[in-house]
Amino acid sequence: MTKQSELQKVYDRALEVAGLTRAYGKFHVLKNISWNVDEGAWWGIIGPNGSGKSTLLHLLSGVDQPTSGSVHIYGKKVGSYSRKELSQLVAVLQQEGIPPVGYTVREVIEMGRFPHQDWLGREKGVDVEAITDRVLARLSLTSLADRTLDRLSGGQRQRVALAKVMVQEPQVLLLDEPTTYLDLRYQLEFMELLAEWRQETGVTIIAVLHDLNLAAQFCDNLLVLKDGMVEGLGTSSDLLTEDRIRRVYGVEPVMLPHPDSGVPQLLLRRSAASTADQ
Ligand SMILES: Nc1ncnc2c1ncn2[C@@H]1O[C@H](COP(=O)(O)OP(=O)(O)OP(=O)(O)O)[C@@H](O)[C@H]1O
Repeated sequence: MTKQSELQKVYDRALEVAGLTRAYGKFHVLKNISWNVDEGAWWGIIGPNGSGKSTLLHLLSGVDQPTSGSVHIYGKKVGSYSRKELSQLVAVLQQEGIPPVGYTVREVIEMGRFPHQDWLGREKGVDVEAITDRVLARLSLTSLADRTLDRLSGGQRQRVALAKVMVQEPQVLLLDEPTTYLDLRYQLEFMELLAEWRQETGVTIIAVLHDLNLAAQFCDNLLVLKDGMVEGLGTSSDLLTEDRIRRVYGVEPVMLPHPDSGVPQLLLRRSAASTADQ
């Protein structure tokens, strides 16, 4: 990180999740999740619709509280951080990034510094304009700096959301299906930008991803959720097997090694009935 915190020097575990359960009434959405995330790692959370991925992310970010079990971030229970402390440490990027509000790109990106500022919007020794200019240039947003968000495409808005998070300089970044609304080129570009940023800063990334091929190419490790339980923890090569995909997603896959890296990539077989029709 550009700014190494005292916490980081003591803990090389960014997150520790122990016996985490979340129930709504009698319905247990997450059941006894235990999982550790080393500092600087990039984890993907994968699993079918309704398996509990977003719920898990909400518990990690502290916006929701567990029914039992705990989440520690850098050795301290997530609920015991103040809001400000937590937002200095953890950033969250949602599926739709930022809604198309009437603020300009520059204004929105500068808001990324709020967690570090006092109530008058001041921050000692930090030139917010210069940081923002750097990030604007880095994400090819300079020419759009004075445009309001309601006049950007979805892909551009997602880049602004990433820029805001970069300016925030968190130590942990949580992403919930960040590439859902992006076309192929922007999906890849978004993931590459994250990869570069992690390389430079050592930020820990936890991303809910539906695209298993992207997950296999970018994440060091995967957590597979099924029916609110951990179905597997490990590398894509260990976890993305035909048998597991069939069991977890109920589809008939073909797994092939990526020709560049060898990581597993997925093709789907149509059901026997539909191919027989042709
Ligand atoms: N506030 C709530 N009250 C009751 N049930 C809820 C609530 N929030 C989520 N659930 C249920 O918890 C389960 C897990 O939801 P969650 O959104 O975490 O799944 P997900 O894996 O992120 O799904 P998706 O891939 O569709 O986004 C679902 O069955 C959902 O209906």
